[in-house]
Amino acid sequence: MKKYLIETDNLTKKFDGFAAVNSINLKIPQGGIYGFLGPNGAGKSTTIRMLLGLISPTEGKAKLFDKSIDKDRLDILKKVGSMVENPSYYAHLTAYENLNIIREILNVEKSEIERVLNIVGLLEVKDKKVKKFSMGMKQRLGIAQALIGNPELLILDEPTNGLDPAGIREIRALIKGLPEKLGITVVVSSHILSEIELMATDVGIINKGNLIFQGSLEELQKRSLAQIKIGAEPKKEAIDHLLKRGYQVEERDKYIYIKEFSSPSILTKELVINNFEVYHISEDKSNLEDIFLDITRKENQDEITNIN
Ligand SMILES: Nc1ncnc2c1ncn2[C@@H]1O[C@H](COP(=O)(O)OP(=O)(O)OP(=O)(O)O)[C@@H](O)[C@H]1O
Repeated sequence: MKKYLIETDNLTKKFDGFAAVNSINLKIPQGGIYGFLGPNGAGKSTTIRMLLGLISPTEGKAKLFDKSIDKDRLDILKKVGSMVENPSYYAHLTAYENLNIIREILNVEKSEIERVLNIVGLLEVKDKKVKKFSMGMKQRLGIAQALIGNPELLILDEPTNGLDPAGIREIRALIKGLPEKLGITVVVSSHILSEIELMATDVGIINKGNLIFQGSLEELQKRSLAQIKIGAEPKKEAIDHLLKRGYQVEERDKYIYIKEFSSPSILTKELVINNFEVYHISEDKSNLEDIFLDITRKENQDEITNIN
């Protein structure tokens, strides 16, 4: 059976009756990168705060390392490093000095500082004052802070927020290498699908407090809305025919699109035996961005349907 490092059971957080996180059941496997994806305000930070025991759930439970965060918080947190929103540091101190403060609090070996500086690629600038750091370097310092003490689990809340594209790429590459390099599990939140797509092994999508997808990145990609693109003549009659047959048909340019999982060969046969000339048929997969938009849109529509 798959081992989960984090499991939640109907985890819920309400603020004045409003469910910012609504009964979610996270299952975060050990050893990979779990991308926690959702638009702004979806409930990512609130969930992460509950996982870290920074706020208590209104209902439900969170277990990390098979222990309950409300009962064994200190035991759990010894094995967790985190960066929630922007990293905090003293700008007038060097990277080394900043890390030393955390090292002293955690009471770990001095060698730990160079180890983490090396992982995040800041060893050469360890004696530079943080106020002279770029945004990307500050984020890397934040990750170094979270890695002090050699945690088994790293939780990063929107680590690429506010970075330029080059900075985003650097942080992404850094995070991507961590499970293999250190044998740790990483949970990383983001509102940008392409970012998660490029580094995560598993994905949870949250929208308006609801977990609307959870599974491997592969499973998410498989959900791509396969469309069949057809070129058939006479087009208008072909559309009418397909509509009568119950297909969802969309007409774009000179082609007909069918947005559902059906096999191209069945469709071709359907048209050919009814005397249509089929001059083009192909499968047209939408990218993950479309899927993300589709999933979140569907969720919103369901909500509207429920209200009505
Ligand atoms: N302390 C609070 N009191 C009241 N409402 C809150 C509080 N914290 C969060 N919320 C609300 O809960 C919802 C979820 O917020 P949360 O910060 O978890 O979202 P998020 O997915 O992390 O988004 P972002 O990336 O914008 O931070 C939002 O509507 C937010 O306004």
